[in-house]
This record gives sequence, C-alpha cells and structure tokens, in this order.
Amino acid sequence: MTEQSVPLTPARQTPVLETRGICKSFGALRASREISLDLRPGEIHAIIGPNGAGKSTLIAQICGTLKPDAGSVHLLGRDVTHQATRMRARAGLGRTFQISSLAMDDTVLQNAVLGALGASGRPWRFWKDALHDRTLTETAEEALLRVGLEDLARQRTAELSHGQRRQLEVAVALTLRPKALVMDEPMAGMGPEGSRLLTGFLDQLRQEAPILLVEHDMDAVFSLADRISVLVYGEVIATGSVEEIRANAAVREAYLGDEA
Ligand SMILES: Nc1ncnc2c1ncn2[C@@H]1O[C@H](COP(=O)(O)OP(=O)(O)OP(=O)(O)O)[C@@H](O)[C@H]1O
Repeated sequence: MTEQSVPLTPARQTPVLETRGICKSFGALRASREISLDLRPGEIHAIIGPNGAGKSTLIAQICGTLKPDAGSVHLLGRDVTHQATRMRARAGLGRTFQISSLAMDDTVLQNAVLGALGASGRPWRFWKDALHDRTLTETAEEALLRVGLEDLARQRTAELSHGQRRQLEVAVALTLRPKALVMDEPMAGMGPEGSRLLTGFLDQLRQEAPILLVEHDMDAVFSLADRISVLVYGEVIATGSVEEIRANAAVREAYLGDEA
C-alpha cells in the first residue's frame, strides 16, 4: 500500500471539535475540572454521567453560552473560546437543546426557515421576507425531508407530538449544514419507537456531521457511541469504547452499576 492510499483513521485526523483543559467554577463548586476531550470526523462521542456531573455546563462552554474560567475550545482547528455562540454556529457548530427552543405558535416550516435564516447570517429583521425566500425555504424543506417531517410542514409546532418536536429540533440544527453537532439528551421523553427511529437517523448522520451526544438513555448510547466519556463531579474519569467503558471498574462504581 502506498502512503497515499493508506486510509486516515479518525485518530489521525484533526478533531472537528476539541476542549483543552476547560475549568469552570460556581463559587466553591468546581463544575468543570480540566476537561480535555475531542470529537473526530465520522464519530459519535457520548458524554455520560450522573445528574449534576457537569454535562450541561460543559456543553454551554462548547457552544459559547458560558465562558470557561480557564482552558480553550477549538472548532475545526480554530480557537473559538472567545467567539459568541452565533459565530460558532455560523462556523458550523450545530446543536439541539434539552429544553425545546422552538416557536410553538409558528408552523413547522417557519421554525425550520428561522433556523436557515440564522445560519445565513442575515439580520433578523428579514424574518418576514425569509418565508418567501426560495433559498431559505428550500434549505428548510430539505432539512424537514431528512428528518421525515415534510408532510407536517404547514402544521403548528404546538400540535406536534413530543417526538416530532425533537425531530424538528434536529431539522433546525441541520439547516446550518453543520460540521459538528452537540446534542443535549435528544432521546428524552421519546417512546421506544421514536428512540429507535432517532437512533437510526443519528447513526447515519455521524458521517456528515460527527456528534457530541449527551444522553441518559444507555441503550441509545451503547448502540451509537464510537467513544464514551464519563463525567463525575466535573471530571472526566474515563474515555473509551463501549466495551472499555462497560468494563471499567471506576465507571461501574460511579455511574453505571447494573446497567453495564
Ligand atoms: N449557573 C449556575 N450557578 C451555580 N451552580 C450551577 C450553575 N449551573 C450549574 N450549576 C451546578 O453545577 C453542577 C453541574 O451542573 P450541570 O447542570 O452542568 O450538570 P448535568 O450533568 O448537566 O446534570 P443533569 O444530568 O441533571 O442535566 C451542579 O452541581 C449544578 O447545581
């Protein structure tokens, strides 16, 4: 095999997203302790840990809604630690939220167009025009098609089921054409069928945009994750494959217990 034909393994590629030594305290509470982790092309990297371990705090620093006390965040090799959330989004960092950020009175399509408008970098005062903009509506329709919501485009978002709202959140994130995705508990509140469908979708999506996945649903984590990092008291106590994490004694004691 010539040097050129050797396939790049994920480990040899530049991480799409990386944190280096992130620290964050709230008074005496150390919510992030020197957190260094990365997200590589084509992978799903799950972050798991007990309630209050610091998962949301970590995500907030990666996405830019919270400033770390120390350490840095890198997106596609660039230091974005001091960039605002919307700049990170425009650079390709997509996200879905634990608590829905959708406009309930708007239609499904309008929510997706709103996402496409945000991604375009145009000022919000063009919001009314955006609904008649072919490029934006096409981007929105394409995203809805991908998550299987195309038939519900004209429906009011408030009328969607919980699972459909979760799908719409993913569609809104996709309008960015993200280079990396951060997902905060996408399976929460989903029934078994919804979880199964979303799991299948995320499984394919990782090739297009690798996913940093915070999730309590261990079935989903074990079936999807290429790597898992375990956060306990603000600290990553282990990172490894599903097998390595399931077999790790410290992880079993601190978090997994019988689930492993
Ligand atoms: N703004 C804040 N001010 C003070 N303390 C905070 C703040 N945000 C989070 N914390 C504390 O930091 C710790 C980590 O919280 P965080 O929400 O990041 O955990 P989590 O792992 O996301 O929990 P969950 O799984 O319940 O969502 C908790 O002890 C929490 O009470």
